Amino acid sequence: MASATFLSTLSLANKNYLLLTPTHAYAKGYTNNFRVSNLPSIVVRKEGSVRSQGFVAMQEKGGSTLSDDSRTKTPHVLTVAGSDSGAGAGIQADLKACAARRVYCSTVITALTAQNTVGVQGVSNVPEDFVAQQLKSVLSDMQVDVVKTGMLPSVGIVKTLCKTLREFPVHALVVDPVMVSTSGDVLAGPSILSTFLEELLPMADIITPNLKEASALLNGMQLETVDDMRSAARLLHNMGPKNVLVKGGDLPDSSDAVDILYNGHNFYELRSPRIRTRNTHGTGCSLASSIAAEVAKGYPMLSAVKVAKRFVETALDYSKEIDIGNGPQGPFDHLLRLKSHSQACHRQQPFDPSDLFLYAVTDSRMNKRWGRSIIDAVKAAIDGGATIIQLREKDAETKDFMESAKACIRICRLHGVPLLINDRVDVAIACDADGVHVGQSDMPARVARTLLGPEKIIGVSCKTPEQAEQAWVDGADYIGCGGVYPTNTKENNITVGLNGLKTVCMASKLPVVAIGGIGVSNARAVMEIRTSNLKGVAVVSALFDRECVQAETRKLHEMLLGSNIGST
Ligand SMILES: Nc1ncnc2c1ncn2[C@@H]1O[C@H](COP(=O)(O)OP(=O)(O)O)[C@@H](O)[C@H]1O
Ligand SMILES: Cc1ncc(COP(=O)(O)O)c(N)n1
Ligand SMILES: [Mg+2]
Repeated sequence: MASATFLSTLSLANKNYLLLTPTHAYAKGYTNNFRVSNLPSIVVRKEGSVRSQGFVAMQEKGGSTLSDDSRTKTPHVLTVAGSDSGAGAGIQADLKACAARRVYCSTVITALTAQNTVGVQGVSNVPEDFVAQQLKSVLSDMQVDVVKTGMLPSVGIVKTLCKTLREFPVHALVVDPVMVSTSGDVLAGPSILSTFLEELLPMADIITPNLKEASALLNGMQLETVDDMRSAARLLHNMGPKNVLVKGGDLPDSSDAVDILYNGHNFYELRSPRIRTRNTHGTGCSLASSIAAEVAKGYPMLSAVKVAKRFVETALDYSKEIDIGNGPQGPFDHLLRLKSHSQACHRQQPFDPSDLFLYAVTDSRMNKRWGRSIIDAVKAAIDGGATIIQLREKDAETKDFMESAKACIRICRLHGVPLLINDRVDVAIACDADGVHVGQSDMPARVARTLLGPEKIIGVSCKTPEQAEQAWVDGADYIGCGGVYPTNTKENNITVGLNGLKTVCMASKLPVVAIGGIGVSNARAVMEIRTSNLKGVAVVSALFDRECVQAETRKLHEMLLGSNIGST
């Protein structure tokens, strides 16, 4: 058996099995419910698969093997931990970390804590048999790759977990030996130490104690330096886990956040700059969950730990300004999404189609020709009555574009005018613009919607009813239809004319803005097609290829008002 390799066969109980190496089996997603570390015995699973002496055996199906694509696999972490009502640590942190790291996370809750940024005000343990019931519900049904443990508040719960894991082996076990919260409150007392050491640690693929927890596991050993952390990692490794990560978040006088990883052969000193912030509640839980997430995706332990640490560091840096609770330790934002909503910084209203009324589209070449900055151009257009701005900077360097975009966004927000970016979804995200406008050969609107989220504005250039229908299906907010008239701003652009515009407007389920060669002289003819979803005109040259942008915009604005566009 020991010499068996991938595609050897094994007969057992009149059934044929294929033997795969654990790595191979895991890469194919076969090893859910199998523990790939070295279990000496053969475990027969109800699916008809066995796990034997370092190999995974898959039952042959009707003479043919399971194909690689027989099941697509979503990486899955099960966290067995306590609830934190303040949602900075515990189960809540685990769910957020796994979501941010893009793996599915199921939850077995071991205790409820009444907790906030000040500390832990109360703890209520979940009865042991109900922890067992939750474990069984998840593990008997779902394909869990990695179990991650946090707060395990009683000997009974630790024993229940170990017993269940023997019954339902998984690919890897990440143990965060949570004992004392950073606020100093006890989450698992010293009575569980011996069960931890004897039963759980030897099953673990990695344990992630902080300084206090490493010290508690090592009989009160003093840990004050990086060298002490190395010694602790070596001693803890002797207790059976495959890897030990001693975390140095609380290392005194350290300008770096230093963690030591030891795998029994090598030490790795993982350093990152210490982020100056009060919002570090839940860093330990989040780190362990992120390690579990990376392992569930199939990464080796060292890479998993490195990525997880970088994730925590990035999230802490992003969350420096977050202001939640009055205690000494606030939560951070795993999804890098929380913002402080102040009037000046954010557009408050959802997209309003009437914003398309006078749509000013900037052009870098025209600005250069007239010697004005993009910021001056935007200011002038807004002063003249533009109701929405699009930055269309085809030749700008990305860095310059971002800087101008940020400045323009500030101006637009002050005036309640939405600002969209042409084509560059990356720039729109980086600057937190109000949305993007994409052409038929740019990023598809559906992909842009996924990247930008549900509330940003997305516009799509369309020439035909089919394209208009696709824009609607893809989740766009409006379409731009043109060129209505010939224009110099686009080479080889097919002109759809007023008839083409009308056809698209009649077919479109989305509001429409007309574009292409439109100015004061012909805007009236455009408006006179009078379909209710034509909401305005988008203009480039007629505003920006002129000496006074503000005056030209005002003229067009007055003209449009006189013609009552979009009101029919
Ligand atoms: N201020 C910080 N800046 C950057 N990384 C930090 C900071 N505080 C903690 N970390 C990192 O967060 C992870 C959790 O560490 P730690 O806070 O020591 O654990 P615990 O939350 O269990 O006490 C470690 O990788 C540590 O290096
Ligand atoms: C329910 C629960 N579990 C774990 C922690 C540890 O938090 P930290 O990650 O800040 O050490 C906590 N405070 N509460
Ligand atoms: Mg901490």
